[in-house]
Amino acid sequence: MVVLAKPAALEQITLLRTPEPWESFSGIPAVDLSGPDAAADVVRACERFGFFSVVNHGVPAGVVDRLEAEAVRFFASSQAEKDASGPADPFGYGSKRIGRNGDMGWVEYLLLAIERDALSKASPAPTSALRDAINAYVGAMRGLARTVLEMVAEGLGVSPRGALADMVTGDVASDQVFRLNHYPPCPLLQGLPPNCSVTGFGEHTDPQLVSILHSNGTPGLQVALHDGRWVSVPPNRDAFFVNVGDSLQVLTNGRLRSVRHRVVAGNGLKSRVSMIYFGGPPLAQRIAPLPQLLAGTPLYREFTWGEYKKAAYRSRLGDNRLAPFETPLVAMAHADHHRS
Ligand SMILES: C=C1C[C@]23C[C@@]1(O)CC[C@H]2[C@@]12CCC[C@@](C)(C(=O)O1)[C@H]2[C@@H]3C(=O)O
Ligand SMILES: O=C(O)CCC(=O)C(=O)O
Repeated sequence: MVVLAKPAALEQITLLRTPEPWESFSGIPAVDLSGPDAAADVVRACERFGFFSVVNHGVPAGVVDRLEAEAVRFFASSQAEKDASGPADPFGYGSKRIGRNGDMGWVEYLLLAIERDALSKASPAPTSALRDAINAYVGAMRGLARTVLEMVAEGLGVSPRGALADMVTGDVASDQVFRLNHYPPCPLLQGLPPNCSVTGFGEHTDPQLVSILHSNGTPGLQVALHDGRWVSVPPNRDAFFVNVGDSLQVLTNGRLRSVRHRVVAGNGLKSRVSMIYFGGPPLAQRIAPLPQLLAGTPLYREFTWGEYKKAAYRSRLGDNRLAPFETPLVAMAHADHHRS
């Protein structure tokens, strides 16, 4: 990553020389959820990338189109109207400032809490049309998260098949979050080298079990491969993208690893609009390597999601949030690796 001289308005936002967002990586797996090998394919994709797209997912296009239209309407409303739903702390409308600890990006967003299958009262939506569209969409995402987590369990040989899915979509109210992001083109990049992009959303892993992302088909999303290389994800408006989160990494004792990802914003003509469902468990849920997946040493000590979430909200976006939860042997091995 190279930091360049930049306009004052971008002072606190990191500029990147990156693979061009349109230089797409063709290796991201697309899993056909209706296929006979879907569970094995999901696990293979989680192991290789911690990231994949799903097709034949059964989510009606109308549910997505309706929310996208409402999101575009919201972000096009006046600044005063948007500010009436902010500032994000952590929920509500936010612009440029991400989280509470100094992270900045070329993005505006609406971060909302979900209770079971609807927006929580703690996060009222700015309009009833947006609220209704979000509720329909989140209902569909819960179903998709359940399908994916059941397939992960099946593919890994974890029983019962619902063991992971129940943590997010079971009877006990879980900790789900929903986010709408808007990345306008960045005119301030004019005059800077053409391969220069601005950070839209800084690199990070998601703390939850699983996240499901949809975008309006505009490039910008990049993921880090296991060798650390950043690649651009080819946009696909018809697909959903699934991210493995930190909690699933711990539950599988590191067999599946959370994916580092980020969004870069350019100087193109089209805005990127994305919607992300973050599937977390109930606050009291204990997170530890599942006994069925524990062949050798546990890599992580047990914690509750509530503890992890609290620690996550104290951290910076790019931090390795799992490090304090590694067992001493693993932490020592990492320290040796970094020294050599
Ligand atoms: C800088 C931050 C934003 C974040 C909370 C945090 O302190 C670190 C984790 C971030 C993240 C990433 C995934 C989605 C999200 C809602 C979450 O649970 O953790 C965000 C938080 C946020 O945007 O407030
Ligand atoms: O907007 C995107 O495409 C991804 C953003 C993201 O990773 C997030 O909101 O956590």
